[in-house]
Order: sequence, then structure tokens, then C-alpha cells
Amino acid sequence: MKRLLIVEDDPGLQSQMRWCFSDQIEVSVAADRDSALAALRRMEPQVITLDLGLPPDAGGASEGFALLEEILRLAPMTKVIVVTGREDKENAVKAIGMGASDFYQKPLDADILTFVVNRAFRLAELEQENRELIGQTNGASIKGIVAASPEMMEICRTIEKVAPTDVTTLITGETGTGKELLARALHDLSHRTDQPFAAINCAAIPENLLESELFGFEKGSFTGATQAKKGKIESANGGTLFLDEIGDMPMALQAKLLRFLQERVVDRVGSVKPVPVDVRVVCATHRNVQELITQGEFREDLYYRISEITLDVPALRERDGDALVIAQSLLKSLGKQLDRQNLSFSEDAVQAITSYAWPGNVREMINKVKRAIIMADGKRVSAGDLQLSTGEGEPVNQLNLRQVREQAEKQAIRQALHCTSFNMSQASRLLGVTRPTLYNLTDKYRIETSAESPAS
Ligand SMILES: Nc1ncnc2c1ncn2[C@@H]1O[C@H](COP(=O)(O)OP(=O)(O)OP(=O)(O)O)[C@@H](O)[C@H]1O
Repeated sequence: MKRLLIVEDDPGLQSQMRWCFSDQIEVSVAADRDSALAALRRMEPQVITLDLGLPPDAGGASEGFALLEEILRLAPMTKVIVVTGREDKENAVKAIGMGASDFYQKPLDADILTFVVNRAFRLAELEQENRELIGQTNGASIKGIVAASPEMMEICRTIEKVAPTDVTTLITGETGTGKELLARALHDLSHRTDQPFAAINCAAIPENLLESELFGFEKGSFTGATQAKKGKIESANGGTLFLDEIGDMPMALQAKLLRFLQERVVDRVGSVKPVPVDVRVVCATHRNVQELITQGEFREDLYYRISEITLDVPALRERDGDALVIAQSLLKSLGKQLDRQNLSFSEDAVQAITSYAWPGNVREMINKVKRAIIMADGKRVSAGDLQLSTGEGEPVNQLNLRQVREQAEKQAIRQALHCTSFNMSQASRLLGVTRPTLYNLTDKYRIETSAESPAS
């Protein structure tokens, strides 16, 4: 059923708008922020029309913007159409920038309003279908990337599309989220795969050495330069150059890098003869580049050059289901390396892995799992071995009770399956449901029912 929420404080307009929609659409009306949020939680509308001028700031737009932000935080998939006055173009543009999907200008025109709302419903429907399709494809198909979440599936699919092209790609995300791994995947899946992949960490090399590391130098160009040396860019010729922590590159070098990206020639330090180089450039940073630009620490023109495509890698805690599949995969691979095979996680470990926030992401997980493999007594790895507490996760920022219940159900099912080594009969007994019910639930939540890691 299509569900529309109209947020409008003018009773006359409320009823006029209501009349525009057929019986096929369930319409609710809210006149202020609190009742709009209550309706959002209760009915989960796919589309909301939002008058920006709400009380107590009916003449301005501050209350409308605050509500828009809150709606998109709680239910980011909602299509919000902002309603503004005829002269209010600036606010409409600002709202679109914040994530509203469309805008509509008063006075009311029933035909245009129905058209805009129907278009938003269609968009919501297509996005939902797309999410379902992504959910049906199992696991990440890219070698070395373990993932189960729709977020990472989408990233893998983008990587597959982008890899064969030469577009300069910027990968952003917290430390340890797998940015370098994805950069390597871009290289491996490209026609450059047999050529070099040269990586350089711009934050790890002192400023005065970075230039010669990147661009190389000629013999005698500075004290100690007893012979000429190729830089990283040249050594990546034919292949891929990975510039890690690009946000930390000093301003002076940013200018030189920009010149290289525009002209595709390298000027070695101390040389007057530019060398042509053919590389595909992939950059990564954990820093907020927009902020760096505002603070004058990063060149805006360079940003546009390096971000022809941007991949935002979500933190591990934001990826539904990834923590457990990655932990399982690490237990297997690191267990083999450390000669402690056939280990499994205990129930409290599974619980702790799914509820911990993983601030250091996969890198932190690698350290914790490695430690746990060494510390575990017997065949079971406990939450204590992982140095994790077994406290319950707080259901913060959840939309409503249904969402909290679904998260809890998914977590309990995954836990039961892992604890019983994917024996459906035992898992269903553990959960107090019948086997068919468990199958229905694993289908509903698209939970893996075999021990096979969904991707590797
Ligand atoms: N989805 C994943 N599946 C398997 N291993 C992963 C995954 N994501 C990250 N890793 C592993 O975690 C470690 C950290 O990943 P990586 O170095 O790519 O992160 P990063 O985002 O580049 O980190 P930093 O910003 O600190 O450089 C690597 O050993 C990588 O192989």
C-alpha cells in the first residue's frame, strides 16, 4: 500500500491536499514536527510532502529543515518533497542539497502536486526493488572481499563497473574499512592487472621526501642523489597508482600532482625533461575532504580531478551482517596461519561481535581475532578471548519497534545458526520455533543457512 504523509500547518491546505489523492493511497496529515515524527514512526510512509514553514517558525523555514534532517536520519529511504512559497527558490535548493528528493511551490495546483507525488512513489518503488535484487545476490563476488551487507554488495558492484574504465577514483571511509583492499580490487579487475600496482602513503612519508618518492629525481639534484631514481608514479607506468591518505598531502605537492593529472607527464626533481606516464590513479582518505577544502588545506581543483567517481565505504558497524561473516572468515584464515584450525566462536562471542561498534573496523577485528586464536582454551573462542564485553547493544536511532524487533530477530537467528554450525533442527530448537518457521525467517531476512562464507 502506498502511504503518504502530508506535513502542513494550514487546515485549509491540509484538506485540499488530501483531496488530491485517490483511495489507492493511505494519507495522513501532521501539522507540526512532533506529530509528523510520530506519524513517520507509526505508518512508515514512502513519501512525505513537507511544508518548510511550520510552527513555531511558520514564517521561516528553520523548523521545516530540522524536521527534514530528522526524517532522513530515521528513515533515509523516504522520499521527501518540500513545499515552499513561490519566491522561496533558495530554500528549495537547500532542501534538495540536504537530501529532499523534490520540491513543489505553492499555490496548490492539484495536477502538478499529484504528478510530483506519484513520481516520488515510483522512485521509492524502484529503489525498493533494486534493494531487493541486491539482497538476493549472495555475497560479494570480488576475490578477497568478505561481505554480506547490501551496502558492501553495492560497493562491489560499483567496483566491477568502474574497474574496466580509467576514471580517477576516490575512496573515502574510516580507518580499516578496506579502502586499500578496494583499490587493489579496482586494479585486479582492470585491463591493467598484469602491470604494476604502486601504493604510497602520503601521511607516512616526511614532506621533504614525498616529492622525490612520488616524482623521482635526477642524479645530483640534491646532496646524496648519487644516481637518478624513478618515483612511484613512473614505477606504476602501465598500471595503477594508489595514493593513500591523499588528504594529508602538503599543498605545494598538491599543485604538482594536479599538473601531473592534467598533463600526464612527470617532472623528476632536478630534471627539465618531462617523462610521459600512463597510470590509472586511485586515491583514498579517512579525512573529510570538503572540510579540508574549507580550511584551505586541500585544493578544490585537485579534489574535482581525483573524484571523478567517489566510493564512500561505510564503517563496519553500519553494515548489516558483515561483522560476523568477516570474523568467521578471519577465524578460518588466521587459524590456519597460526596452526589452530577448527576453532569456532562461542555464543557470547557471536553476540559480542555483532553488538560491538568496531571503531577500528576490520583492522581492529584482525587484531582481536588473532589474539583470541592464541588465547582460546580448547576449540571455542569466547568474548573474553576477543577482549569484548557481552553487554547488549543499545537500540539507538531505530525507527520504531518493528525495526528493533527485526534487528533482534536477525541477530538471534545468526547467533543460533553459528552456535549450531548451521544445523537447522538444532538452531530452531534453540530459538523455540519450528524448522519451517526458521526457514521462513532466514528467507525473509536473507540470512545464509550454510557455513560457506558468502564471499571470499
Ligand atoms: N571486507 C573485507 N573482507 C576481508 N578483509 C578485509 C575487508 N575489509 C578490510 N579487510 C582487511 O582489513 C585490513 C585493513 O584494510 P585496508 O588496509 O584496506 O583498510 P583501509 O581503509 O585502507 O585502512 P587505512 O585507512 O587505515 O589505511 C586489511 O588487512 C584488509 O585485507
